[in-house]
Amino acid sequence: MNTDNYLLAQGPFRTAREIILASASPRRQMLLSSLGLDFRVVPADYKEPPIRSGQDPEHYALEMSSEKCRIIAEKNPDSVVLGADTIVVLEKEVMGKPGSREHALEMLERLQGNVHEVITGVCLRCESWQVRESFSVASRVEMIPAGQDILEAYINTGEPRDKAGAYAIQGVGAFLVSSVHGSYTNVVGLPLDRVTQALLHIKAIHAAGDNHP
Ligand SMILES: Cc1cn([C@H]2C[C@H](O)[C@@H](COP(=O)(O)OP(=O)(O)OP(=O)(O)O)O2)c(=O)[nH]c1=O
Repeated sequence: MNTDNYLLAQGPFRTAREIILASASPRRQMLLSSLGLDFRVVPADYKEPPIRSGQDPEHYALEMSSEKCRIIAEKNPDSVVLGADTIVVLEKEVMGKPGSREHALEMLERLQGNVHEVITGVCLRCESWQVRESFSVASRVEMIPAGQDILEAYINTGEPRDKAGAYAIQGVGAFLVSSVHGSYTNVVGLPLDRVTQALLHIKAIHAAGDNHP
């Protein structure tokens, strides 16, 4: 453990209640761990419905994160539950995870040589503390024009399969990204700057721990 992690492990972001990450995403687990937090992973069994016609993408990401959070928070009323949802948005069209190789290629062909937004909706809830915080963060990502052969070779790595927009900025897919404007961790799946602010806010309100239910 390096000095920075040691200092974080002392717990500036810890709350008096257990934290549950309501997500199966290994990226979110890795990002939350980097804050020196102890938490339990309890993914919400929730099949995300497609966006409703006319619904704003940001509202959609917020709604999905709130649903994942609600399902776990209602079963664990004394825990601080964190749910999140990451989507890729190109010209108002939402891209979730690709359903097939062909779908991944279709997404990447549209994203290459263009600028898109990555939006993550985040929800934090503690039922018995009556805490509910929700926010969304948008980052702009610019991709190089890569060409079909290269995109197909990238899809062969298997990486795009479980990623919104069919790429991972933190993995092999980094070569596709020419610039990011805004939070990098937001693109990976959890905007750590805003998440830590929210945890500190919850901690400040409940500074005396369980004496203030
Ligand atoms: C754009 C992008 C997305 N992603 C990932 C983050 C998310 O795990 C995934 C988007 O899917 P989500 O539905 O947000 O999350 P998930 O299904 O992985 O997990 P859960 O619903 O249980 O919380 O895409 C990357 O890892 N890197 C990237 O560059």
